[in-house]
Amino acid sequence: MSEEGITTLNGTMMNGNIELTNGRAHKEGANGFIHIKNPHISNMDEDVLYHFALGTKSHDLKKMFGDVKFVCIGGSPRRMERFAHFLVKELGYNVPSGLALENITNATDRYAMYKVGPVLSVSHGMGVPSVSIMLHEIIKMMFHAGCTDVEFFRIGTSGGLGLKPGTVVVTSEAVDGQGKASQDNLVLGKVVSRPSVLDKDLAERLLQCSMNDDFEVIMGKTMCTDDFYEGQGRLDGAFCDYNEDEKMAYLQDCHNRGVRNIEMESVCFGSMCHHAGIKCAVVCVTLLDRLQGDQVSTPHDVLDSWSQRPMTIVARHIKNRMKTL
Ligand SMILES: O=P(O)(O)O[C@H]1O[C@H](CO)[C@@H](O)[C@H]1O
Ligand SMILES: O=c1cc[nH]c(=O)[nH]1
Repeated sequence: MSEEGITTLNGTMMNGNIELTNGRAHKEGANGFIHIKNPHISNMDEDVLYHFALGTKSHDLKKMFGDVKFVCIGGSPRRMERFAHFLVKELGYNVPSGLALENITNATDRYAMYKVGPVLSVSHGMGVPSVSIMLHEIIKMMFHAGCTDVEFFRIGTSGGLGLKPGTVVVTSEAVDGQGKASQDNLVLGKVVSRPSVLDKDLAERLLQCSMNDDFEVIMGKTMCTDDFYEGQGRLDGAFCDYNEDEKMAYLQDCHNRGVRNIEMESVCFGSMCHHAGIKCAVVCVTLLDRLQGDQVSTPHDVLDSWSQRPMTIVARHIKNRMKTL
């Protein structure tokens, strides 16, 4: 029996919940460990991470992922593959000639995952349901692998508010469409609300990674919505029951409250990482100024080059951090 409660093989009984920390008892809030707040996991014969086509029996997760210190996620599989290639160059890794970077989850096409040294680059699809499934499985994967002191980053795209398109926003706080910094989830038919908390120090460090670039990096609140069209006050969806004045009043009010960009995963990301004791940050480029319009009409090659900007910032941070590991 420990001070905190009953020490089990994989965790500690705290207030009726087992807080798993991969074999080590810990005090609530202790740094470093991934918290799996689920008493059932330790009783399972095997944990199958279905959407990654990985599992605790079929794969040696510790060997595959035990050294991971940075998890970078973004919506598109192609972007996250590009980020992995970018990291190979930036971190000076060698991919033997003739060999490609392997998509670790290629037995399924739900998500794509690449590993470059201590960095994982993983796609999450669009919206909260998709990112939440991915985060459940990656958090468990990090836990099974025994990873410690892991930082998570969302590298994404967004609509800006009052910013020059192409500007990068490091999120100070993620809020929903009503301005709440918490994620509501229906669990057994009841609303379970968990705070969404991003790491302030990490956000500051990322802001400082801005150098003499040809784009601006600013800090601001990010609004996370459950829909790209009506949820973000667009006038160009298949349906719309409000007029332009009402749309502009809403977006202007968001801007007045400090919101500088709009996307679709940050609140859930901040809530799940915080619940697991993981430091996290959100860095998104803005593709348009929503105070000027709704359609994303910039040519795709330009959008592609802008989508590299958050990668540049996060890669600089990773390089800095790797010097201290
Ligand atoms: O560029 P990603 O990371 O996919 O993020 C943004 O783009 C998608 C909408 O086009 C949403 O998922 C939104 O959050
Ligand atoms: O306007 C935008 C652009 C990218 N992603 C969003 O969610 N909204």
